[in-house]
Amino acid sequence: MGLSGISLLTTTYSLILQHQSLLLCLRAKGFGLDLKKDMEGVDYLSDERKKAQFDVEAMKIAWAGSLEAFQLSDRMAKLVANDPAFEKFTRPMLGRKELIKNTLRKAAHGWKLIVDLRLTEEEAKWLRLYIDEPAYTDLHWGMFIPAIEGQGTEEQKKKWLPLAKKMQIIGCYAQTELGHGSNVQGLETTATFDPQTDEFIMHSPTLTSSKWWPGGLGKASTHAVVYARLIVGGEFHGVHGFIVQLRSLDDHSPLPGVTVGDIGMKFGNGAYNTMDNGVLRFDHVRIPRDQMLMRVSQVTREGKIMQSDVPRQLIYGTMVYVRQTIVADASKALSRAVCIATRYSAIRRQFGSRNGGPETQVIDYKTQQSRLFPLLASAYAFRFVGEWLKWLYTDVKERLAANDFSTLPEAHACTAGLKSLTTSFTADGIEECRKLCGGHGYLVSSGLPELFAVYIPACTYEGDNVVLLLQVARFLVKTVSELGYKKPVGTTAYMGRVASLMQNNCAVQTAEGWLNPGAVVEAFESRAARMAVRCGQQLAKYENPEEGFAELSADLVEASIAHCQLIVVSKFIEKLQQDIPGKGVKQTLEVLCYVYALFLLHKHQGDFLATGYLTPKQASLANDQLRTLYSKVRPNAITLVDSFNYTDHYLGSILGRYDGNVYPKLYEAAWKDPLNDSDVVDGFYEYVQPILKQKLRTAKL
Ligand SMILES: CCCCCCCCCC/C=C\CCCC(=O)SCCNC(=O)CCNC(=O)[C@H](O)C(C)(C)COP(=O)(O)OP(=O)(O)OC[C@H]1O[C@@H](n2cnc3c(N)ncnc32)[C@H](O)[C@@H]1OP(=O)(O)O
Ligand SMILES: Cc1cc2nc3c(=O)[nH]c(=O)nc-3n(C[C@H](O)[C@H](O)[C@H](O)COP(=O)(O)OP(=O)(O)OC[C@H]3O[C@@H](n4cnc5c(N)ncnc54)[C@H](O)[C@@H]3O)c2cc1C
Repeated sequence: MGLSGISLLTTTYSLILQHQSLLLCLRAKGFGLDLKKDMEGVDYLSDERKKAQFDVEAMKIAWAGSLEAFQLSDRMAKLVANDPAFEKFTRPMLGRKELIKNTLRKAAHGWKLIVDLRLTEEEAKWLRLYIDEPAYTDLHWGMFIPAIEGQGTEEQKKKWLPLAKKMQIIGCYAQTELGHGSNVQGLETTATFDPQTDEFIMHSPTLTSSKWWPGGLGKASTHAVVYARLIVGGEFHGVHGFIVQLRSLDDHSPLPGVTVGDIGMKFGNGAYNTMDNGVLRFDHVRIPRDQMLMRVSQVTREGKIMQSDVPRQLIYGTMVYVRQTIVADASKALSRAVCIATRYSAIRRQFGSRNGGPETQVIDYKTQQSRLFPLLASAYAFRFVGEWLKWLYTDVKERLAANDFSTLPEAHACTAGLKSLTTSFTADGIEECRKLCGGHGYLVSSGLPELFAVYIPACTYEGDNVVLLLQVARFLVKTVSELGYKKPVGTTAYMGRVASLMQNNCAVQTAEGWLNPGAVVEAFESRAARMAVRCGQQLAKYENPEEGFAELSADLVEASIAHCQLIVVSKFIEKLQQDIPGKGVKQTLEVLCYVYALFLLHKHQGDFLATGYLTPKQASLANDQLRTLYSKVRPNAITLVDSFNYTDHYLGSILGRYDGNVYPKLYEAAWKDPLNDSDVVDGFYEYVQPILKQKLRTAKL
């Protein structure tokens, strides 16, 4: 094949696809073809992009939340993508020590950019996000600083926050222990007040009291907010946070009485192993009294405990904050996986060739659509519920600052429930995206294995997802039990209409009838209310409510999921009631909203049928409508994922490349693997050749 033959290959998209494998063969066999030259600059997804029925630039703004948010995020994404210091392709191949050093280097480079470019805190947050490498800085900015902000007195904030914000100290959040994580009141580390020296003595009395898991603790942190049992005058006064210095600010060595290190490798290559999750023990370490975070309770010089008006639950406030950010992160992780799987599904072809024509794009298979499009719709749903949750948290924070604690229980239930719902779904969704990409999805260069490995602990950290749903269940049971005399508000306001929600059944008669926000919301409200009330009725049969709660906990978890799904569906619908500019943007989002709701209705139809709200016929009509909706998503699929505005650097996936130039890049990447540095593998002469050359004496073989 001559050069003219090669240039011919670039003329049409389908021809190129057919000839790619041939080109690759030629190169492998030493024909010297320059694939880079032949394939680069071509947009293999351009035909897909032409199908868009909405204004992509406007959708990018809708996804980002505002023009300003879009511009800021876009600026930071490009800053990172264009800086070779943030290369991450080789990460999964690094050993642990190299990995951590590499992460420290990136964090230092990131900090230099933040200082040199005078980035705002918001810009810095996005910069860290796009660096896309879990690091001690996540915990320093994401938990250590918020813990001091939320639980410190004004004086404490004045002293510690400037040091932390200038990174003159590095902090982590040391709550979990070897023996207890979920049960915070079961923590064993002690902080005993010594009135003689006006100090607390931090101590780890048992092996199980060793702090275990805190990110950034293992190798980087100089300080920690340590959660410990406050003991004053020999009595236990609950678990509180204490600021404790762990390492020297000169040479970083552990201070006397402090034993600290890393807990070892975690799931996956690269992935979360860039984080130094640590172990920490105290042997009677003394800290000044004013290092107990004292917004909730104070210990005086004389050893008296003073309670402020602030509720004890505020000690858990940092978790409320972080759970809210984790919901926002779920939409990022899911949208990333969906972007990879959608683009690749449009490139990948299998079967269906007629008369030598191109095979079918796998995205056109209805089964592929029924697995992929609900994930795409969920990414948007989580984005909008995350936006709402941020608003809710900001509102609660302002109220707390003004000593109004009335909305804290709802904020706790919403953050706990939505954290659980979105992270569980996202973890499963990333794995589904891997399967949607067939064999190539299993390659590290697809970006999906590392994304999965990094993401799955989100189902556990910041509260195990089942434990958190049980918190929602307590909130729901309480709401139901108070219905007779207290009007439910906020996300449980629908319970105020419990009588009609229990009585009225679904009125939908046709598949089109499901394209009605009122019908959809009523279905989810009725299901959630009926499940919660049913649990309440069952619980009432037990003499001991705690025993009943434990016995019914699996049903209570289901009721909590129904309630949380209702929140996500309602917030998506509310979003669509706002003004959303751009040709076709609102209409396309409406389609996604119905996909999200009807997919859930189909998946959980057992609930809807068992509660008696739906008939089997109505459930079947919803499924008919869902199929029609998938056809409406299809032409917009690629541009809907383009609207996430992810750079190729952030996606970190050959399958998800913006230009769709998948096969040559996969091929190229394989040759970059260190294993291909030589033709004859290391170890051949020691371990393989002797086998090949052996003279077997046994008759059997
Ligand atoms: C690159 C960008 C980065 C962005 C940023 C961020 C950083 C991010 C991610 C980093 C990655 C990982 C970080 C992970 C960090 C961690 O994991 S930290 C450790 C987290 N640990 C947990 O979440 C423990 C889970 N357990 C609990 O939360 C509680 O103990 C539990 C809720 C289970 C309650 O246990 P109980 O013993 O039953 O409860 P009590 O303590 O007695 O309290 C009961 C009452 O308190 C109310 N409550 C409970 N929690 C809260 C809360 N958080 N806020 C408000 N109120 C709360 C509860 O409703 C009860 O109230 P009532 O008495 O009914 O009125
Ligand atoms: C990657 C990662 C990073 C972390 N970072 C930090 C950090 O920075 N700082 C920090 O302090 N901690 C951190 N943690 C710890 C984390 O917060 C805890 O692991 C988490 O809260 C779960 O607690 P656990 O490990 O005690 O789980 P367990 O409570 O032991 O859970 C084990 C099982 O028991 C079930 N279970 C527990 N209690 C109940 C119940 N009451 N009813 C029904 N089922 C129950 C759970 O559902 C689960 O299936 C991190 C953890 C991970 C994995």
